[in-house]
Amino acid sequence: MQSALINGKKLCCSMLLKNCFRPLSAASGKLTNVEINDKTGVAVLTMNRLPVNGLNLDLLRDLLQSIQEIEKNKCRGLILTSASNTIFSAGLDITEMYKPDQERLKQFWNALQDVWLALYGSAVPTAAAINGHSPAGGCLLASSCEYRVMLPKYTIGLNETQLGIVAPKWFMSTFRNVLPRRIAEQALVQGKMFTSDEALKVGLVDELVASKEEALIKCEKFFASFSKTDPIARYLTKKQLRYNDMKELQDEKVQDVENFVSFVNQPTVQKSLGFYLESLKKKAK
Ligand SMILES: CCCCCCCCCC/C=C/CC(=O)SCCNC(=O)CCNC(=O)[C@H](O)C(C)(C)COP(=O)(O)OP(=O)(O)OC[C@H]1O[C@@H](n2cnc3c(N)ncnc32)[C@H](O)[C@@H]1OP(=O)(O)O
Repeated sequence: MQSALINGKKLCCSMLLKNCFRPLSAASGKLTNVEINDKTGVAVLTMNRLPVNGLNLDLLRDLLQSIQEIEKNKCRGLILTSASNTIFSAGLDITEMYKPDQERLKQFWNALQDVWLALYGSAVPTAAAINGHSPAGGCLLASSCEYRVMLPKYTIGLNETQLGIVAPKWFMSTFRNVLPRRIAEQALVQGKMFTSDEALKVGLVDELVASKEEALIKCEKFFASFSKTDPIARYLTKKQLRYNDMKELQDEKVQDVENFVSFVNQPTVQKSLGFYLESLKKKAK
């Protein structure tokens, strides 16, 4: 019965996908794609830097432009997802941090700050359809949304300490906004990657579903739950709740870039990043 119901909705969704989605051309950069469902007003923002949606400067700039366009168009919701079948996002593109060009390194971190501020503070309701692995920066993006739906058998978490990296304060605040403090602290210090089941159990994600289509439907349902809520009151409430986290970064943006640049340039950190990149490449062979 339940699967018949789900199938009914699936059919509905693929019909919607075919008939109602139009691209938001101004927001569709090379590395992201935005489609708006004309019936519901919900925008699907898809990261499309394959194979792993590594967050490099270009993808971050496209993401920011897309989020801003979705806001300008007063969409009813923003669903963040991936064009890959197995990876939501591999997090920050480590090649941006390894033997970096110093000016680009600053722009890179600045772009990440801006994407986080735009997504975490978005006036439009946000949800992530996590259709693949979501380590580190990928987890940051998903956790910045208000609702998360994940597919089974993937992993998600802030694994920075496992890489010898200290996650910045605003990564940690984002996590703490989602998880109970003690669980957040334990996971952050361990650099824990949660399986989909574990993530559901601790509340890092809100629902597990079998397919991306179902994930999109669940995200739409989340937005529909605001149908009787005043949108301005809704946004002001969210803004108040997230205000301190955002203000902290806004006040320290320049210092935060400096901290990042100085951390990344340390010889020991460069060495670790080099080894890590090598290990990823070896694994791929
Ligand atoms: C108090 C001081 C405060 C100072 C503040 C400083 C703070 C610094 C903070 C910096 C924060 C960093 C957060 C991050 O996001 S770091 C990135 C973390 N990401 C990861 O650890 C993920 C690594 N990747 C994987 O685990 C796997 O690749 C995957 C995502 C599970 C996918 O696995 P799959 O088997 O499908 O794919 P492959 O592993 O074969 O990868 C395919 C190719 O992609 C390359 N790759 C993968 N991930 C990255 C990456 N993050 N960056 C760059 N490149 C990546 C991989 O090497 C393969 O490349 P190839 O085809 O050329 O071999």
